[in-house]
Amino acid sequence: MTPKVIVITGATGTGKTTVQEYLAQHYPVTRIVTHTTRPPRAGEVDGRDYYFETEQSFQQRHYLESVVYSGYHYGSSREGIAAGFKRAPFPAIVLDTKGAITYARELGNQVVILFLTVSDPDQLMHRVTARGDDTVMLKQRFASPEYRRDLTMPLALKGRALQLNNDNWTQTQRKLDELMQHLQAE
Ligand SMILES: Nc1ncnc2c1ncn2[C@@H]1O[C@H](COP(=O)(O)OP(=O)(O)OP(=O)(O)O)[C@@H](O)[C@H]1O
Ligand SMILES: Nc1nc2c(ncn2[C@@H]2O[C@H](COP(=O)(O)O)[C@@H](O)[C@H]2O)c(=O)[nH]1
Repeated sequence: MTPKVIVITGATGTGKTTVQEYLAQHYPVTRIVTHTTRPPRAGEVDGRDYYFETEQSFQQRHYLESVVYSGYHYGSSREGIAAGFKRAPFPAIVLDTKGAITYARELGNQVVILFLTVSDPDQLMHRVTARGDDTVMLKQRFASPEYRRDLTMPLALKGRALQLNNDNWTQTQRKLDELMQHLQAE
């Protein structure tokens, strides 16, 4: 078995966190927690879902990559990856597509990239509304250039990322099971 970072990317609401949680529950996969200046959603816990930062504390950390997404800062560190590898052979991280491109470039064949899609993007608003997100923040997010950008696989990930349609959760689980069997046999 060759240890690898599993990068999960795609537009908001496509199911990145759901996929990460499923993998962590069923396989030797551990979640890499990243940093953000976004305020916590209802039920989110500091240190479990994110390291929630102020604008000032965010700037004091050292990142492998950092981005602005819908007006907030997000960043991940090499230390986070190293700590993930100590816990499990497959640390999994949820990133926007810009971050996924950086990981592909910086970590090469140490990463497997999953690009999640849904067939009908109108479903995404329904999904995140059902998740209980704040409506003002949702409007801002769906109007952001990052949201539109992440609906389509970027050129830099073509031939590099595995595209995974997540219209149907039962089918998605089956595809994830196949992927993990393959990764564990490598
Ligand atoms: N296949 C599916 N069918 C229906 N609902 C789904 C499916 N997969 C995930 N969901 C639901 O959609 C919502 C959004 O999922 P999730 O939080 O995993 O998305 P995300 O890509 O991590 O979003 P964001 O980038 O905004 O954090 C959640 O309520 C989740 O339970
Ligand atoms: N490039 C990075 N993207 C990240 C990081 N942590 C999260 N994300 C992505 O940001 C958006 C918004 O996340 P949300 O939790 O506010 O919905 C989403 O695409 C995440 O995948 C990171 O450290 N770097």
